[in-house]
Amino acid sequence: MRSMPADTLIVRFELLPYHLPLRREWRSARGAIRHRSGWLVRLIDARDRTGLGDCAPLPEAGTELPERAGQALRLLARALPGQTPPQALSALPAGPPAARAALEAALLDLQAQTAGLPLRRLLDAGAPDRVRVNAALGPLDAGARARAAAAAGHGFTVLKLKVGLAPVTEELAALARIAAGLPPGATLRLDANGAWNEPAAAAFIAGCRALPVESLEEPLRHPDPERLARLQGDAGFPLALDESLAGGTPPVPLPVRRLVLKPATLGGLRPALALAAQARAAGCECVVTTTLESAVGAWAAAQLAAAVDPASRRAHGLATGAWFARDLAPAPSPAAGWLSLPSAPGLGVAIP
Ligand SMILES: O=C(O)CCC(=O)c1ccccc1C(=O)O
Ligand SMILES: [Mg+2]
Repeated sequence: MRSMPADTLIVRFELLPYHLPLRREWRSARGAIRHRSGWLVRLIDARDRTGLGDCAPLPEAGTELPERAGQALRLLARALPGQTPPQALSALPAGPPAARAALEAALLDLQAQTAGLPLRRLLDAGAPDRVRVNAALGPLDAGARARAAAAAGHGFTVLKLKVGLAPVTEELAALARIAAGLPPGATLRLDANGAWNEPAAAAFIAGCRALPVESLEEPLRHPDPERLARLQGDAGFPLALDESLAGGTPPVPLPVRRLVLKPATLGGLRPALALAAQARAAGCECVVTTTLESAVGAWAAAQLAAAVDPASRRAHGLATGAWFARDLAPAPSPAAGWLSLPSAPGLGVAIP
């Protein structure tokens, strides 16, 4: 039965701080992290339904600082009781991106539950029930070859590795050894997280010619559009913008063939979906991932991924649950490179 508006009023909110250790250090050209901290946002409506959102700021990935996120969460959440989710969503101010994304996700979770729809179908009526994902293999270190071979053996065809952590020639040699151990069809998604100047990036890209590279994220320390466009012209695979999309409007025309969309740096699922539509109109492809978030943030991004690319032509990120020593809820757990999404209304995740 359709709920009356009074049933859907938000009656209270909770901001629950959390601290989750990682199993192993997460290393990239922007530094290393050993844990993720943030707030679980819980909105409760008059029928006792719960909407969940995750706010885990990671400034080096393009979010606000934690102190700023905490302030914004408290301020923005205070305005929600007494409103319905659609009212609150249309009045949600800009605010810092990770805090805004968490509140928006919790509101969308409630709205989708009220509508009786999985969250992805609120975003796109044709969103499918599964998405392709990459294997998140961490840095190109001594163990990377074994991790890549194991992931390929488990059916992942896109293997993501962090590069830009050692000299270009060493990394190219390591990638060639990894590629030699992969089955046909397995590809490498590489992420330099802004490690290089233009000559180093050009040398790396030239050295990738004989390798099965699927894409390369954020090659440049100073990602100005002209340099990126030159590099993209010489690359036989998509270059991608990721953290350099945070906090601004994307360059027009887009200098690369791909965008990596993260709700926490773009201010939420709907801003990310709008950017995806804009990119698609310009002939640019999109993949969705997180800033290494708890299961709550990862499931929200997974719902977005289904809406962004209904045909699931490209693998998304999202499969980072195994990096966490513990989590707030069961994390997305892919099989053979595919992630099945919950059929339950809303976000589809509950906190035990
Ligand atoms: O996309 C994935 O598979 C893992 C997520 C990831 O790489 C990431 C995690 C935290 C911060 C930045 C990034 C990134 O893509 O640059
Ligand atoms: Mg990236």
